[in-house]
Amino acid sequence: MSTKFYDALARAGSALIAEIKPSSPKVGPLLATTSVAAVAREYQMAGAPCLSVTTGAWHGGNLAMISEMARTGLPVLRKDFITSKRHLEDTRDAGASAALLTCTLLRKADVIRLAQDALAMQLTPFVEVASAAELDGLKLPDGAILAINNRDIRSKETDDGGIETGRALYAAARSVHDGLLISASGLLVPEDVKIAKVIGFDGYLVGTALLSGPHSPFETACRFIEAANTKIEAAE
Ligand SMILES: O=P(O)(O)OC[C@@H](O)[C@@H](O)c1c[nH]c2ccccc12
Repeated sequence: MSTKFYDALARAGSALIAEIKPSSPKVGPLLATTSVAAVAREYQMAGAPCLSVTTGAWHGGNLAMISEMARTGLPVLRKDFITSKRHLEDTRDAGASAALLTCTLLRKADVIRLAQDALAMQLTPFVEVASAAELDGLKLPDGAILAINNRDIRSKETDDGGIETGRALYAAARSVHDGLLISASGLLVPEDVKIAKVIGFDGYLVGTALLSGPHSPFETACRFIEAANTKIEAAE
């Protein structure tokens, strides 16, 4: 099953999903001196093939941000606690190309049913797991993206991030899923993306780190994309 978000990511040499998160529970407001539309354009100029946005209230987000970002022409992932077909319809109507389904929140049977519903609406299901138990027996439909979340969303992003969950669950994730496999969340520096690439991930989702720190979102995204493009033969 072919969908816009999946295809853009599969085609990209530098598979960075650049996220806008208006506010981080750990760092605080992240868009104080800029706007959603301006940051989306910066990510696009840096060469990101896909965008993501957290639309939940605890990230200071809202649904209207999706269409502001979709105006770039890039496919947009909606990150929120989506638990029903109605939420998927709202996601599609807001202009998104992909929808987050969080295994930490949903039963496996519901994840699979919602992933199929999403595909029927031309939305890419972006299914996130954070533990071996969530992966066990998870058989996603063709066209779904599987992401390993490096953060525990139950601790509301107050952890320090890192790539350890991705490293620990990589082999198990590959054994249950034939499609794209993404390392999501907690990637703090371009070096983390290089490590994720060496582990074998097909793509990387970065939010907070692109919007915090000393450089513009454009410059920071360029650095992460350069890391995503690094040839890794020598490291293997
Ligand atoms: O800012 P980070 O560490 O790069 O992480 C982004 C993102 O994955 C995170 O915000 C997230 C992961 N799962 C979610 C579920 C809902 C909302 C947001 C999320």
